[in-house]
Amino acid sequence: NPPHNLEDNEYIEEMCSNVIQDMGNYGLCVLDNFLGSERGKNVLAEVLTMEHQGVFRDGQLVSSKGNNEDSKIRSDQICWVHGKEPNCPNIGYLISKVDSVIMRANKMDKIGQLGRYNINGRTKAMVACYPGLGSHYVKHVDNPNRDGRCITAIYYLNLNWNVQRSGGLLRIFPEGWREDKVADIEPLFDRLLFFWSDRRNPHEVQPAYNTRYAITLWYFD
Ligand SMILES: O=C(O)CNC(=O)c1n[nH]c2ccccc2c1=O
Ligand SMILES: [Fe+2]
Repeated sequence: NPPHNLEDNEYIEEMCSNVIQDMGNYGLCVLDNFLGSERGKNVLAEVLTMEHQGVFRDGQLVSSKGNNEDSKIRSDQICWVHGKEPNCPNIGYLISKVDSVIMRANKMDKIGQLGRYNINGRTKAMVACYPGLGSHYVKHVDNPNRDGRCITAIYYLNLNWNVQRSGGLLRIFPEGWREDKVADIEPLFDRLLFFWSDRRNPHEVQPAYNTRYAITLWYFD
């Protein structure tokens, strides 16, 4: 990769053409080393501080295996961040960079699917923590009923994550792919993922056995 510089327009433009191409071809796009290690670690530090301060709302209760066992575990714990809060400048920086890539790619794309949208807003950032212990998220569609969200953007924060050891794989079942084809996305540190939020992309978070952090933004059309 060229020296990593999100302040450099050329670098952003190159990234945008990747996003346009992959969203057009696959309906999803993975950008690795999005912020660079130092900035990524600053974002992680802010999330760990938030967790330490107990701002995460208790996650939904899910049964740990199938539905027969009555042992319930807490699943995704979340909290919403505007990004302008004084105690999380690095999360704010992340959000502004994801915004600039998405908005730029949306304008640049003249012929592809991304260009057909007019992205004009987004949710606040949802910081999610899966506490391990088999916490997971069942197969679902983020926006099944046209609520206006068109793109899901997820930034992962998990240093040295090993799916064989810790699970927590995101499995997407893209509509239109062959039955046996899925997209397995490891929740790796400093990885940014985009995918269409609607029924084209059912997905699940497989059981995680270590604490698993992610920051999600949903973009509106
Ligand atoms: O973390 C991931 O890799 C994917 N994550 C998801 O698909 C996902 N989707 N929808 C949610 C709604 C509320 C709280 C958490 C979530 C959530 O983690
Ligand atoms: Fe989801």
